[in-house]
Amino acid sequence: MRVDVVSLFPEFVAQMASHGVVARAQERGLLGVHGWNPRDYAEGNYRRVDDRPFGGGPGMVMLIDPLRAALEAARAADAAEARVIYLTPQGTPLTQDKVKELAGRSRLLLLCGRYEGVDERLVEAEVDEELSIGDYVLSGGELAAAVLIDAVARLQPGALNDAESAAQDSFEHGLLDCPHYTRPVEHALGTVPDVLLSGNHALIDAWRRRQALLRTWLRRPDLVDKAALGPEERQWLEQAAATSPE
Ligand SMILES: Nc1nonc1C(=O)NCC1CCCCC1
Repeated sequence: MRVDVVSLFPEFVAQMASHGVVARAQERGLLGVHGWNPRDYAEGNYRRVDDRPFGGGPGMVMLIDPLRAALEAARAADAAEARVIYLTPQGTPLTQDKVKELAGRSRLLLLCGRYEGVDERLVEAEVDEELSIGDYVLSGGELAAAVLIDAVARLQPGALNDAESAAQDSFEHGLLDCPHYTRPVEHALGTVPDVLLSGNHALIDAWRRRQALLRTWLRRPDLVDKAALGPEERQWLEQAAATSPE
């Protein structure tokens, strides 16, 4: 998978891509991350990339032409067609299902805005979809791009080792993760649930699944409705709800 990122701070994205799973995916040839700075395509002595908003108001808006030229340069760098994504609070909320869809594509082109945003005419002409990582405002789209890059990198076949892919699995069914424990068994902060020391992996898997279900039900009931629960799991939740102190 190739990911091109148009950003005034391409070194930001390159830096995040030089650590951990994303770096390993690149070393394994599973992923390539490339930065493009619109300032390199800006005209004039000051190489302007922004200007004042029509209609007045605070802040600046990113100019069309430097962004458009950077997008075109990124597109031209590879023959494969790219899905152009603008990271913005106005976008569709990013979910694991969307991450899975995007991880299956051969190319993504991520547009990172700064200041007050990007001239709407550029968005309408060049952007395939707008995505949001959450209902809050960052100072630029780069952190959101980094989140998306990390999430799709993990899903590239061969990117994760067995332990990491186990962590991935716990979210595959749309549930929150179960609790995790490691040495020592006895600690001032408490002990480890016996089942995890039993060596009975059928019991351990069942316990982990129930813990994930319980946590999801307690913390994110909205996810329970969407999760593909089996009849046994739905029955278990109903029992848990019936005995819940609330
Ligand atoms: N939240 C978000 N999810 O995705 N992106 C987000 C963001 O807060 N981005 C910063 C804004 C800043 C002004 C220009 C456009 C991007």
